[in-house]
Amino acid sequence: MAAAIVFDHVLKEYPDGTVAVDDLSFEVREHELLALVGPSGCGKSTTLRMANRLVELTSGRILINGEDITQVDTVALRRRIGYVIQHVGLFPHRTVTQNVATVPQLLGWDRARTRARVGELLELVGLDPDHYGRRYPHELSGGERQRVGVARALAVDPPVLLMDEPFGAVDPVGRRRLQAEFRRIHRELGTTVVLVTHDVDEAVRLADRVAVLSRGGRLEQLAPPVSVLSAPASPAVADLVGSGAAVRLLSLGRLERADLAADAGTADLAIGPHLELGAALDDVFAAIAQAPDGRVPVREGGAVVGVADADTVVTALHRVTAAAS
Ligand SMILES: Nc1ncnc2c1ncn2[C@@H]1O[C@H](COP(=O)(O)OP(=O)(O)OP(=O)(O)O)[C@@H](O)[C@H]1O
Repeated sequence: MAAAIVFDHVLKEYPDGTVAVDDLSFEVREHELLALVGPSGCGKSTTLRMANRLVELTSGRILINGEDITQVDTVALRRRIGYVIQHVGLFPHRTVTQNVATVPQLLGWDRARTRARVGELLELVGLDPDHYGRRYPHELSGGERQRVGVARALAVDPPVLLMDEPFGAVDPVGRRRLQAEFRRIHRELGTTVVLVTHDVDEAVRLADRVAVLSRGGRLEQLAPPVSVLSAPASPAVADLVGSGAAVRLLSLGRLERADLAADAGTADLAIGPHLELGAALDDVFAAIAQAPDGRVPVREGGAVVGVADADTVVTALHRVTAAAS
């Protein structure tokens, strides 16, 4: 189950006169993971929080599956929308199991169904229910707490999941791992996800499409990650993706046969490190940087099909960016 979300000429003016979001219109497609990125104060959190009515919009409309959210009871609305924030807000005096069971219990699920669901969710986020279920939040690492937060938000299989800097408090290594796992979970469940982050790397790694906002909640660009990196629609987007854009593109592109050097040369193809067709371009880059002669054999299904060198990476980058523009 998933839902599309439509922001239709949405405006938010806070009581002090701050216009956080001005005339914002865009659609989050069913099943997609859309990242909202932009500089601090540009209105990302406000936009997200309007979708579950933690912030009430001033004018315009937000539709979830065609239904105007102002016409839905807020309690019922929030039960259908998972919400994960940076400091995850677990109940400190409730165990992991009890935290994850919060909404099922509110909905009156029986014990057996709740227990089964909690076990399934903890497995999904990579926590062994027998090991972690009876622990309290203070007995967990930051990354484990975030996992519990994700499990809790997914408890009743909400059609929409809103995430505000969900991995922000986790150290860089743990963060990478959580991102990768969350990507897998998203593929598995197909929930519509809106993710707020100020981290462009996180956005391009996780999102199907990236929405770049500038101050006042203005939409600068809404496009797949490769397009945002290789063809920024405005100076504000170029500024945000910055000089690291090419490096970020490397993590998105994959090695294809057409990228390989035409002449396999005299490299000893049988031994030593090699790459597979389809490898991520940043892995290709790392491999050729480490090879003494800057050339690495590439295999497909066990057979060597060519050699990757520095030109390979440049060719591949051009191909990836050309395809996106
Ligand atoms: N309750 C409030 N009252 C008045 N102004 C507010 C309120 N909440 C947010 N703002 C202002 O609205 C603007 C957008 O804030 P918002 O938190 O949505 O931005 P953000 O992009 O999520 O920022 P950050 O990345 O720093 O969290 C900012 O100028 C902020 O100061």
